[in-house]
Amino acid sequence: MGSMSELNVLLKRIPYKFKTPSLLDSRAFIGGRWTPAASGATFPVYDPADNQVAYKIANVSRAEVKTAIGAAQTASKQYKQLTHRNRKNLLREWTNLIKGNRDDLAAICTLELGKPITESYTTVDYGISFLEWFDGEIERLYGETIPAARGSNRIMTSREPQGVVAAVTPWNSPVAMILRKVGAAISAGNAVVLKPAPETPMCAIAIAKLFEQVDYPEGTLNIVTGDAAASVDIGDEMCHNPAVRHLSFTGSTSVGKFLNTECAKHLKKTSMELGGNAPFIVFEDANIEKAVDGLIACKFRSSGQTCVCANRAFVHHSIIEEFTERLQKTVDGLFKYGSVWDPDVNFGPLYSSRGVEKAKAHQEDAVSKGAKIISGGFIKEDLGPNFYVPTILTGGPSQEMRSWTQETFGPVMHLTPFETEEEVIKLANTEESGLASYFYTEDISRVWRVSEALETGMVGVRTGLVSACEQPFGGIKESGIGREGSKFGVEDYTNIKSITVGL
Ligand SMILES: NC(=O)c1ccc[n+]([C@@H]2O[C@H](COP(=O)([O-])OP(=O)(O)OC[C@H]3O[C@@H](n4cnc5c(N)ncnc54)[C@H](O)[C@@H]3O)[C@@H](O)[C@H]2O)c1
Ligand SMILES: O=CCCC(=O)O
Repeated sequence: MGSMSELNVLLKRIPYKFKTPSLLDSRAFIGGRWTPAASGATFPVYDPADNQVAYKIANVSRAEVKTAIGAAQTASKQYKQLTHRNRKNLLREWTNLIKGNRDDLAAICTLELGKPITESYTTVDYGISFLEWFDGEIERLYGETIPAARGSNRIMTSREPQGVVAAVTPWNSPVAMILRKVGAAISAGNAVVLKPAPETPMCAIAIAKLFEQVDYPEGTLNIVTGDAAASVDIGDEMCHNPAVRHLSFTGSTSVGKFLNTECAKHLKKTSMELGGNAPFIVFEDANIEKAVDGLIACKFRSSGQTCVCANRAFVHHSIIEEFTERLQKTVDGLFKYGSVWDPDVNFGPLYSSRGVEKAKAHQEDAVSKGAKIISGGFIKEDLGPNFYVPTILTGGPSQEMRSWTQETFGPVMHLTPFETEEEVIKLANTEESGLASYFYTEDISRVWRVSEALETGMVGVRTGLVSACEQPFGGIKESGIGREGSKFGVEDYTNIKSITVGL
């Protein structure tokens, strides 16, 4: 772990007493051993509440990633021999440890991501829900029997583990994004080398500390930590090391496209959970009160930092005045700001000054093109440099704004009026991303028509929240390849083998 003095500084800066302080570690986890970087290099993790360095983490090199992949390869051969029931029992033990350490995990999430503590509990519970779901799925990785055209033959299929899965995760929901991906890969019988985001490596480390307590073969889960520059080397090794059979990535579309192209050189399987630009449509027949609540939940949870957050909001011109008024009143009265450790606080800072810069740039761009701020539009400097408040804009040519083509990934939202269903579907589908979309209507035939017309992998109808462990999560177009969660999320980490037997 880091030096005692570094750990003491960390523990003093937060009003929380860890039940298991050993979950805080600065080392990578390779082949079942906790290891500092061979070079001794570290990188800083910042507390988004004040941009101060909270802790320093091992900055590993490519050679260490190679070792981790080798360890995973050895482990995967041993691990795949276990029965599905054995695997399920191991997963259950890990899940129970995570549940038992829920408070500490939520605290780490608040520390490194700046999530208000209540929201951190939600993301930890969301992560746990995936493990519980996979626990049920492990024993349902069924094969099939297929009638053969050549009458004397019989064909059956089975689902086999793929071997070594390399996983790369983002900062925005560090417990859930890791458990949704790593939990599925391990449930399917694979070993994993995980590279967490440089902003949030401590959640990954704590999760591995709990994994270590379960009797998995050494090397079944490896954590390689690195800063932005080291991440490029780590990614390169993951893409080109022949032992890696599947690269599973969650993050931006630009990085996903790059890694997918590298993996294609070796025909490696990839899972790509990429960026969104979700349209949120309120039709003239919608229940306005419910639509306002849905939009707020969709746009402002996690301070607007999820890939499925509404990015472009469309409201029918006949109700936009009433809708906007209600939205503004609700937003202005809903959020409590303050210390992220206060359980009553429900809106936190952005993850870093980079998040603030992007939200600010989108706001300034919209205003320069004629938009008006009707709520928010500023940073609560008294709380810290990253506390951007929920911001709503109206007016101006939406399609010319940066927030039309780019994911804001922050709490800034612009409302666009529309006239007809046909027009709004066209507008919603203009972008190359296709992750989530939402709409509110009370008309049942419109429910089907519009759901089918929207070009996204997920559609929320009369709800602003689609995320759930049982729901296939993922996008189409440039939002990705594959699905996470649900039965498909586990199947993605298996190979189908067909066996033909002659009579
Ligand atoms: N579809 C989904 O399920 C989903 C979920 C969460 C976030 N996201 C998307 O993620 C983005 C925000 O996250 P971000 O800013 O961390 O994204 P990012 O793409 O910058 O980083 C994601 C991860 O990739 C790593 N990375 C960057 N370059 C790399 C390289 N060359 N090789 C290997 N790893 C590399 C980063 O260190 C990080 O761990 C948004 O676009 C958001 O929509 C998508
Ligand atoms: O950021 C994207 C994932 C968050 C979620 O699963 O709801």
